[in-house]
Amino acid sequence: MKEQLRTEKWSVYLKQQDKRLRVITETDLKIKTGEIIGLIGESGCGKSVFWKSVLGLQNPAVWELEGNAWIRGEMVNFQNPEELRSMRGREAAVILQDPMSSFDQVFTIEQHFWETAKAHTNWSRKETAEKAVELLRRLYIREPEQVLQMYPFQCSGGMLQRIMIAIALMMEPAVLIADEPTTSVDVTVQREILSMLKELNQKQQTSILYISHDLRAVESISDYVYVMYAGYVVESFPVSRLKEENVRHPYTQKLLEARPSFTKKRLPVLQGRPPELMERQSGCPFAARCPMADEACKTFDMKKTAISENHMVRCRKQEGLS
Ligand SMILES: Nc1ncnc2c1ncn2[C@@H]1O[C@H](COP(=O)(O)OP(=O)(O)OP(=O)(O)O)[C@@H](O)[C@H]1O
Repeated sequence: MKEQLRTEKWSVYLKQQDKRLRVITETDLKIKTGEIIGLIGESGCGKSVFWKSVLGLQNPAVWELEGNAWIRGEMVNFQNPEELRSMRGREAAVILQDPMSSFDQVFTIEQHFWETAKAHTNWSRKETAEKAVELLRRLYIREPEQVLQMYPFQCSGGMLQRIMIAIALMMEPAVLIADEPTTSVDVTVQREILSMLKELNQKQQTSILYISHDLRAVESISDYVYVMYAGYVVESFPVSRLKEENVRHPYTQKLLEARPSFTKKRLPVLQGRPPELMERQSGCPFAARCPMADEACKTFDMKKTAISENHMVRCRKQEGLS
């Protein structure tokens, strides 16, 4: 299977006055054609910084990048803003959970499709409208010709979600990135997006990066899972291994324990919070919250241990146990 997106030793730093704060550390991630990758972690662990940095969306005066990224096998050139902009429009599409904020209320839906097409293709307005109709139909929007003439405020939230995905898919991007904010997560909308993404993936082999703080959502949709904590991928594995007896990092175990289920009367709460950027020190960033941690964890260099060919963990207690 072809790789649609890959990062290797991907690190991101935030420059603040005289400080250089590390936000993401040496992330190796890949998404193959037709795969759904789940990226999970608590708020502030670096999920959004990760995808924004890979798409070159951050101001280079403030953010520093290290490592390499490839999209459809081509190394991304972060030194060339023009190339970056065109790569972004063609190859990566981002959908956010609040569709209203992605639309300009004074433009019709057709104008939204046209703005995207104009920026990245030489299609005529008529051609664009034809493609839009086809895409809307694929996403089960009834009477797409009429919908194109509507304004965003005339559409329901569910419809706007589908329209946003249709616009995102117009350029046949290498990856669709779905970033779910931690606030205002509406369960019904979440469920609708999940089933829509799954369907797109199954019918059209769309590769998806699904980002969430909700383990159940990630479990229900992903083929492979990356668990992020304080900017590190602390564990990654095929979703079939997402069981208490299989996962190896204490943080993943805690996330699993805190997952709601019908059989649990009381949910164990994950005590404490991840360290802020300024509070991060050397050693394992989870040590302060980890029931298994000892002194040596505070100086652990976070190197990876391979549990199996496709299961990786960064935990000192797992070294030599694989
Ligand atoms: N523009 C910024 N300026 C300063 N710090 C930032 C900025 N953007 C992100 N950060 C910091 O970088 C870290 C990672 O943030 P990020 O938004 O990637 O987290 P996240 O995992 O996506 O969280 P959430 O689930 O809440 O969206 C956090 O500590 C955050 O405070």
